[in-house]
Amino acid sequence: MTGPCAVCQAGATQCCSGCHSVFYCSRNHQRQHWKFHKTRCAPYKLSVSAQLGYHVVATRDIRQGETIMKEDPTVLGPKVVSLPLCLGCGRRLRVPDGTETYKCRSCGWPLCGAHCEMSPLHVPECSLMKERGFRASIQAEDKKEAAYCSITPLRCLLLQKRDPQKYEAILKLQSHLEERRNTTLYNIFKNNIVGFLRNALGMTEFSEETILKVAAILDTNSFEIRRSDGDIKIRGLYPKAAMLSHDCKPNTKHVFTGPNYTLELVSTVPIKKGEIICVTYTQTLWGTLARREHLKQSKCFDCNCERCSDETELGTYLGSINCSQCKKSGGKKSSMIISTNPLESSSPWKCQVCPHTILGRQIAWGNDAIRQEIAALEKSKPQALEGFLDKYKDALHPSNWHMLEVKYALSQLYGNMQGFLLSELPDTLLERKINLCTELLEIADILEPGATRLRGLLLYDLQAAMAVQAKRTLASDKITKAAAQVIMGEAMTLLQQATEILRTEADMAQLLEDKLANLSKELEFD
Ligand SMILES: C[S@@+](CC[C@H](N)C(=O)[O-])C[C@H]1O[C@@H](n2cnc3c(N)ncnc32)[C@H](O)[C@@H]1O
Repeated sequence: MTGPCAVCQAGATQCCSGCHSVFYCSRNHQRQHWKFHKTRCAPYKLSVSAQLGYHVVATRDIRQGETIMKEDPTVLGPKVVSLPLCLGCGRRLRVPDGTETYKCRSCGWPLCGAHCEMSPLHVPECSLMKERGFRASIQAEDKKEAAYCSITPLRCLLLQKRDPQKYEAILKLQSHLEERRNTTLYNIFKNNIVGFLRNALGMTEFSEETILKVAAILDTNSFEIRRSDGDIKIRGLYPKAAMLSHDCKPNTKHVFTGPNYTLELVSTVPIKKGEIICVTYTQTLWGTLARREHLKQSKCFDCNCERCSDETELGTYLGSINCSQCKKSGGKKSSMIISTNPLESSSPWKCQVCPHTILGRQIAWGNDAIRQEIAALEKSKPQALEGFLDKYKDALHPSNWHMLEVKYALSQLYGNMQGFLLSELPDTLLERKINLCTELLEIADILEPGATRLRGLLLYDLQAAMAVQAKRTLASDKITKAAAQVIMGEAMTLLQQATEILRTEADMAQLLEDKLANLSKELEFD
């Protein structure tokens, strides 16, 4: 690799051994530049391989919890299908029945109010719509709306004139347009996005091909952003972070900070020099069949990572079901049915003990049916969730992903919901909460190891339940004060760990600081 020397611009072949992205013609110039470069030297470099394409590799050992990368979005905007949101600030628009939301006076799109008309996010598209004589007629109702699908592609295209460098950088990203072409979604995009931009807005300076390519680039590379102030998600394009490859057991997490949604990539485990720095593009608590199908459809690749290749999913048995034949014949209660080849979705599933075999597509149908059943459950009713677990306890492995989803929901209800607050929970349910959190933590430690949000939330819930249980058992003289203090001390340690993990999560940091102070007080026994 060659590049201009960072000091004198002469052609140079030596580069910084830390980030490999800055060149020097001599050691002298490197030494001279270090004062400036040391705060910018990134612990990673871009690499390329036949399997992953571009990806990111650590150029030195990275500690757990280190910020690896910070990047502002090139483009922010609504997802393909979105609940009504303000195009100025991205906030969810809630419209009480019989009322009308505020509409932008220039273009007619729903906004929070007049102050959002001048938002830098909205002004460029608004000026274009006004100039082309377009006025939106969208009713912001409380349901998902497809009209938003054109906004983020439009914002990308508008960069061609506003910031050509950024526009060119976007067009260089992976699109998978060939694989996406002629899919149902892209036929809909042809009508909706291309139709809106070329026909309604008259943007004929962009070909159908370019518009579809931009839509495909967004689908391949966008990060989903959950706004902390409401139940709405938007998407953002971060060209540097878009180079991160996927792994079903990631070694980083990313958070979005500040009003601009700066992406901050943080290592969740120590990463060794030379290792790939990766994120997950999907849900870590889904089974392999569902994760691989999601990755294939949304990101157009077959994941062959270590976890996907292992029929036991790293010993968690997340996709497994119990063998009904073994159970019938009074055999080992715990014999499991697992995939015979997890990298091939149609391959049969077989009992680890007896010859009982099930077709791959039957397992997939079963998963779909159970997902629908869970979707229809009344999530605020612990009885409904416990009923589900009871119904499937013989058929599904205890850590089957459907069971885990319901167990996680229960762990959040017990102790946090009106009527089930920690102080009101009967002893049996307090114990249940502790067991659920402990079981989920064991799985989290394997599949999402290290300082992840999931682990932080579970630790937080576990310590709170442990502290309450210790106080109760002390009050009823079931344990000594010394024993209670030991448990409270353990709870305190867990809370400190949870605080450390969740400190970077904008919506959790303050809550945790307060709880830490409260628990300190509770530790002072009379
Ligand atoms: C956000 S981009 C990442 C950058 C991309 N590798 C490139 O060369 O531009 C996502 C795409 O990278 C590829 N990719 C990422 N992780 C992968 C993995 N674990 N296995 C195979 N391909 C992967 C897929 O083509 C995917 O659609």
